[in-house]
Amino acid sequence: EALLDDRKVMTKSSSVDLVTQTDQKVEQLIIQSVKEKFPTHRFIGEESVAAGEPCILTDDPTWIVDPIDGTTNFVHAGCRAVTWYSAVRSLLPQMEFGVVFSCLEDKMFTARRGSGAFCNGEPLQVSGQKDIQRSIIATEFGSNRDPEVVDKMFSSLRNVLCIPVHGMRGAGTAAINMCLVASGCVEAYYEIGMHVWDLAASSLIVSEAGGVLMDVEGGAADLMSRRIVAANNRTIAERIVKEIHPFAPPRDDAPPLQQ
Ligand SMILES: O=P([O-])([O-])O[C@@H]1[C@@H](O)[C@H](O)[C@@H](O)[C@H](O)[C@@H]1O
Ligand SMILES: [Mg+2]
Ligand SMILES: [Mg+2]
Repeated sequence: EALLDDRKVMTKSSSVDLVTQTDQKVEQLIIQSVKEKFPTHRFIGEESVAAGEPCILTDDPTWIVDPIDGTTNFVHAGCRAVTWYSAVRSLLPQMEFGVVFSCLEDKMFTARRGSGAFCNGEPLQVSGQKDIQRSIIATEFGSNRDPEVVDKMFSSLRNVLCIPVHGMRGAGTAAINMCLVASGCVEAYYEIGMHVWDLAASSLIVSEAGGVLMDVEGGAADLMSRRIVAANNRTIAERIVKEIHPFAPPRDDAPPLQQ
């Protein structure tokens, strides 16, 4: 219904960072329904953070919610994903489960720590490809149009493409790009600039499907750092790291700037 109806587009951090009433309604729907069952649990929701709520993980069980991942697709009539997940603290081994729903394809991606990753109940496995020259790599350009940042993104894109790889792709949603890695459809996905709610659910789905997560400079992945390489294996991830022009956007858990 919303795909046909909701065309009132608002903006957040920039004129290309879009939000609709459906983003806000879906986030409230998820938070309210979880709260009814688990009144003491905490939430980090994309639209709640945009409205001034803190983006901090504590020791309490926390649900990280991206109500629509791929709002730009949605606004242009192709909603790709609704993603949400539960974590206990920020470290990957402490994530409990992740759920990504690709509504137009009717695909429900799920993972529970230590129990594997699934799409509509079928087990997922990353690609077995070890040769990056026989790989497809996914990435996105996010919503930062600062020419210096765009130059860095283009330099990384050029370097990765010229390895050479078979191709580059972008689904318009970080969550689905990561699920494509988990499904073995692409070998890797990298991006700088997305947020913890874009990655949370799908990072567990990737690791439970046998993939690896890494920072763009090669260290451990940090979901609050707004940088990620998700790959089918370490060889491919480390090769991509060599080609990325790194930069560091403000962290998701950085204290708000003083007025
Ligand atoms: O805003 P939204 O549609 O939930 O999420 C978007 C992502 O999934 C997209 O792939 C990424 O490039 C953007 O930076 C943004 O975070
Ligand atoms: Mg998102
Ligand atoms: Mg969103």
